[in-house]
Amino acid sequence: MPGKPAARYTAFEHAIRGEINMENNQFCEAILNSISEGVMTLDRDWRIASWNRAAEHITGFHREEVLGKECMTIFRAALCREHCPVDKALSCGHPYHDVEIAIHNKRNELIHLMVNAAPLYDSNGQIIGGLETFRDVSQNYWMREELKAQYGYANIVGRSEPMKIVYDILESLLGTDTTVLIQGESGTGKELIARALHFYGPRKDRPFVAINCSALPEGVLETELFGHVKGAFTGAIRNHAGKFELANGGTLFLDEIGEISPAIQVKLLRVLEEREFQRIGDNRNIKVDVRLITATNKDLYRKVLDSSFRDDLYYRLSVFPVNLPPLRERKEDIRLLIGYFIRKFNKQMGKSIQGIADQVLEILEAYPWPGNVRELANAIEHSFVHCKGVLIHHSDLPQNIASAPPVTVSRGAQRAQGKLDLVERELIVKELERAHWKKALAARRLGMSRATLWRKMDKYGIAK
Ligand SMILES: Nc1ncnc2c1ncn2[C@@H]1O[C@H](COP(=O)(O)OP(=O)(O)OP(=O)(O)O)[C@@H](O)[C@H]1O
Repeated sequence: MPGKPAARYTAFEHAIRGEINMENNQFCEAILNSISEGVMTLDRDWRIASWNRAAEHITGFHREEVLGKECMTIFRAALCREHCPVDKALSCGHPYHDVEIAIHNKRNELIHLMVNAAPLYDSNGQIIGGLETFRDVSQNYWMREELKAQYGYANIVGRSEPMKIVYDILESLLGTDTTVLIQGESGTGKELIARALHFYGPRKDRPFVAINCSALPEGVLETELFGHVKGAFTGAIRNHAGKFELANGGTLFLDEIGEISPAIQVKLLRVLEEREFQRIGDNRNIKVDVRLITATNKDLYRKVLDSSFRDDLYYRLSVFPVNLPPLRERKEDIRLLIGYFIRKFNKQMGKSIQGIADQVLEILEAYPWPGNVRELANAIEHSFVHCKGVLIHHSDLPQNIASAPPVTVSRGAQRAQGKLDLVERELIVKELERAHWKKALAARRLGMSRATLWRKMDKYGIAK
């Protein structure tokens, strides 16, 4: 075990060595018992030498029950044997910070602790034990779990081929800090994906801040994003932190990014390039560390082509594009989504609806869903309100859906499809050229898997 320069004895060292009795040392005891963190010291045999009041409160174990006992028998944590934080601190010779562990309290309930550990040295630099401080973070833990349950991958419903491509892309993005552009029609789940990327990413414990760029007039949006100082304009009666500041350390999700004005595009580009900005009315730079996820239901590249969106900003934002398929292109997911929403609304409304009549499923599968998953969720919610039995029937559906003619592909639609194919071919060729015919890179930029790119190149007869 590495030695350390001789140092004066700490109260803990004295306590561990039995040179002072912690109970009689009122000074030490008062400090230890006044703090809200649990504090425990261990001797070299991993026996508990001291245990403060917060430790009693957090674990439910009274000090008399634990003093002299091996800490493992008290904590009963899964990682006690192989990943003990004190052991790690002792082996590396310096403090070990912020390890989250799950232990059992006296009532045998699992609780989550954030632990710091440090070695304790005597005046000769020899390790004489360890110190562990801990606080109960169970509430944060369960909140995070709840958020995951609400937004996690488990709740992105869909098993169709187009969704499998989306999952492939998400998988490769997990744990990264990349700037992502999510493209898809309204209601396809862009915000759901953005939240999943955040809550499964390295910033999961930091804020996720979302703002819809099309919902606010330019001036208000600018203030909302960058904040302002008092007196910056009439009505600016106090300093105001913008979303960039609020999201510092976390993720900022900008929905409908295609709607931002040229002036805000310039400001955004600057934050992306220099990681700093100024509040409106101020000339001081504020540094921020924010992951940007943007979304659009417009064809942003087309906006670049018609010069309404800066190309330099587009390339910065679309480092990693994710394209969400409209619901009409993944009809096999409709049944799954209906089941998901029925379970969700049963829980929310305290009902016990079992499903939908077969005829209703046919109607829902034939409907074109211009509002995508959001429209489907609303339709099921509407049906819940009207449904008096255990099955949703035709009469329970919203009128516009119940009476919608099934979609058939008209000549006009076929012609439109032909035009769309041409546009898609042109886009693919452009990206392939931009990527110097590196297909993996081009596929990534296009937001599709390599297999899909191969298939499309084959379909459109594209070759180098
Ligand atoms: N694959 C999915 N699985 C489960 N729920 C989904 C899915 N996609 C979307 N939803 C639900 O549909 C609703 C709309 O999703 P979301 O707000 O993420 O869409 P959006 O594409 O961001 O819409 P907009 O462009 O209008 O902002 C939400 O309630 C969301 O939970």
